[in-house]
Amino acid sequence: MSVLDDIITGVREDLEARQQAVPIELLKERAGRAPAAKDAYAALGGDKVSVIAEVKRSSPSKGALAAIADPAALAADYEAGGAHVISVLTERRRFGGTLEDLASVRAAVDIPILRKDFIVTSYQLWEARAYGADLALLIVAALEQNALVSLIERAESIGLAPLVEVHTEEELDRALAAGARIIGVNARNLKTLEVDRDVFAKIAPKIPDGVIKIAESGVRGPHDLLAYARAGADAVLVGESLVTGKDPRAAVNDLVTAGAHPSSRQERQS
Ligand SMILES: O=C(O)c1ccccc1NCC(=O)[C@H](O)[C@H](O)COP(=O)(O)O
Repeated sequence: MSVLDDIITGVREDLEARQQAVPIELLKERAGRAPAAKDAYAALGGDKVSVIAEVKRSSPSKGALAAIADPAALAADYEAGGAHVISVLTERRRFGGTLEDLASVRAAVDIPILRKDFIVTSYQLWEARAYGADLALLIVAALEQNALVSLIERAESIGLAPLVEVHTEEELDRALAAGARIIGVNARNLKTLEVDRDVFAKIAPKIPDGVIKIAESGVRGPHDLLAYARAGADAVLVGESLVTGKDPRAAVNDLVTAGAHPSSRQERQS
């Protein structure tokens, strides 16, 4: 069984328990009371290279990364450093995240928030909206095509921007056929956990103009952001290097500054 299959088996077990405990009608009511969704497309578009800063306690590849007792405080630091979007990992077993993390981050920041999880049902999309997310991750490798299409449609219908993640050209074809307008190319192969930063440069030229291109994983600092910018990234998603560094606010600010510099814009256009 691949790491991804193993994660999804656990996700489905946890999901079953939540579905027993909280009927979807309650989630829908809570979603109706949540603040209006923020404009993720505006946050990720424009001339600069946007920075998505992730709240990540642990991972299957590295184990424990950072204790993060107060995810809201970390997210507020990211926002103060200039982050354009916050990503909150809500998967419990392998990443140590919770929906409460999402709610507390929502209460602490004004920028859009991504629910980063292994979403396989529309129930999880309602959870995302109910707990304050503005975007939801959909991983092509985890979904049959019919499910991918219907989750993209459902996300959009409830005000969530779907960030559709791919790792291969075949997955990109499926994402585009399903109507994805924000595509994340993950340098990490979720089946082997190997990180290959060159994957973005191979896949990005095949993503049509007008679709937002996000480079996910493996960003250690501004030099990696600039390399992804050269390959056409509109945004980078960064977790490990921020949560393990000494000063997350300064580290985000260094990335944001590099992403706003005219050289990064020229590199993206050349
Ligand atoms: O991070 C992992 O080990 C991992 C393993 C299996 C599935 C997903 C995984 N990570 C999710 C992510 O894609 C990253 O958290 C995100 O792109 C940030 O990556 P990084 O900056 O390398 O922490």
